[in-house]
Amino acid sequence: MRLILIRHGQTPSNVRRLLDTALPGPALTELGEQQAQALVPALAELPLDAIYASVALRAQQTAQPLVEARGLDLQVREGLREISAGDLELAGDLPSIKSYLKVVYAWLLGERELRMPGGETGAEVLSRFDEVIREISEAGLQNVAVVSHGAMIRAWAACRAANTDLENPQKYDLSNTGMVILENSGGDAERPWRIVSWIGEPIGGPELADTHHDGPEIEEVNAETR
Ligand SMILES: O=C(O)[C@@H](CO)OP(=O)(O)O
Repeated sequence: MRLILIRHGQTPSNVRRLLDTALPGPALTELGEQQAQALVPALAELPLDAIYASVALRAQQTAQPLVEARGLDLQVREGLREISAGDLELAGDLPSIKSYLKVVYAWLLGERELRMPGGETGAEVLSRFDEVIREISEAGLQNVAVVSHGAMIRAWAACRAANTDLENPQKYDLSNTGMVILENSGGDAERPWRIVSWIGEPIGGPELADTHHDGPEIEEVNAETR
């Protein structure tokens, strides 16, 4: 089975670099809509049996052009939503973003019971996403696109793929409409996937990139976090 994880298109909160994780959340910007439209030609060669999106408005809007082009019904699941920022919701200052990422990075290193202040534990986050992936596997689908979120995709892929470098999570950046392709590797029950492609930039092409306005300034934070 092949899993195609796509981060949603740009939102006004990404432009302002805010930790905006509550539901339903913001709509796409004009660039975000272009990024979503661009998924149609960018993925034209890939067969798709189903398209899933998180409950957040931005994820559903991102999936919509692809859903229409493929004549599929959009499958919306709560478990695919972004990692809640909890008490840090709507913060945009560097120390807050650093605190958010520090908790996520601790989960990657095994501290799964650590709780995001006012939010979820790592175990809870992984388990709700796992549940949707299990549903997809059990349905016997072979090629599935899932539109989710920056921190969620980075954390889940890092924890569930066997070929990730958990010591260096900063390597795995994901701009709006960046994409990660994973395949079942069999083997390890904890990390049964293998990343076959990690495209950190918008898959529609470099003209759709706005890397200084695609969310909290992860590069700056990473430099200080590790
Ligand atoms: O930037 C991110 O990683 C998060 C957190 O703010 O959000 P989203 O992917 O939903 O924009």
